[in-house]
Amino acid sequence: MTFFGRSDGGALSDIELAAEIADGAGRILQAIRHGSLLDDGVLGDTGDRLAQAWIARVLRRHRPHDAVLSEEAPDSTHRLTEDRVWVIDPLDGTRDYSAHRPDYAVHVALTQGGQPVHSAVSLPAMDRVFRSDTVTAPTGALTGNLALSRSRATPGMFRVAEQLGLTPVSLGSAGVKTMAVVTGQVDVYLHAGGQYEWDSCAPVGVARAAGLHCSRLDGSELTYNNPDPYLPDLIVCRPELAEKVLAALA
Ligand SMILES: Nc1ncnc2c1ncn2[C@@H]1O[C@H](COP(=O)(O)O)[C@@H](OP(=O)(O)O)[C@H]1O
Ligand SMILES: [Mg+2]
Repeated sequence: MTFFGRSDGGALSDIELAAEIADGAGRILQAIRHGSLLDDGVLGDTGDRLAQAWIARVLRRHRPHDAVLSEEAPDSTHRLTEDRVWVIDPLDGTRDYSAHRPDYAVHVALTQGGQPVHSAVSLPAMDRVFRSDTVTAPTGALTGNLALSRSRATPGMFRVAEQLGLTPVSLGSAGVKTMAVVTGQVDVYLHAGGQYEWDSCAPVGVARAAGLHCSRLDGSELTYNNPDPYLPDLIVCRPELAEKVLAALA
């Protein structure tokens, strides 16, 4: 297969492409928010559509034979018989993006066999791109903080935080919350009540590469490229806390 696109004439590897896409889409999203010319739903919708259009074109050019599952594109059963499937969220944290908040992300993962193998998450407002090939484990002391959805945390998740003696921190975007565990700003991210594969795939790919525990709330494995992409709950936490968190959720 021929890959195009690096200025030195070389082929982009899968992880380089994932990181370039996450970074590039993030720059587009930042530019769309330029000068507060757009707001609210119109801003979110514009961001979703333009980031999706650019990512789709880039993937078609650089990986024309790979399948794609994206929040913002029509789904097809074609991906179910493919091994290489990109799982994309062009704009995670749309509500927060629309409110001109910094907590939004772009998720780009290449899955094989239903698991993310190369993943990149950009946090455009923070000018950061996390990659599964370069991410490192959090090293600092535990903070006592637990990240929850800013707008959709369930009462049960607040109860679990209290039971664990952790302070809830409300943030937008699954990618932002997962990267907060990666950077050691919080110890745990919990989500219940609804999410889709694109919300967690690339963040989990990066978090696993950083040595973090990632699973469903019942401790079972997260799998991707399923016929129904609904994947409603998630734990990402420091590995030393996994047993305690799972026990609190049992
Ligand atoms: N109950 C629910 N049902 C479906 N999707 C949900 C959900 N709660 C959160 N999500 C999705 O998970 C992502 C992170 O949410 P949150 O910021 O609340 O943590 C958002 O993705 P999008 O912004 O890509 O739609 C949001 O739509
Ligand atoms: Mg999302």
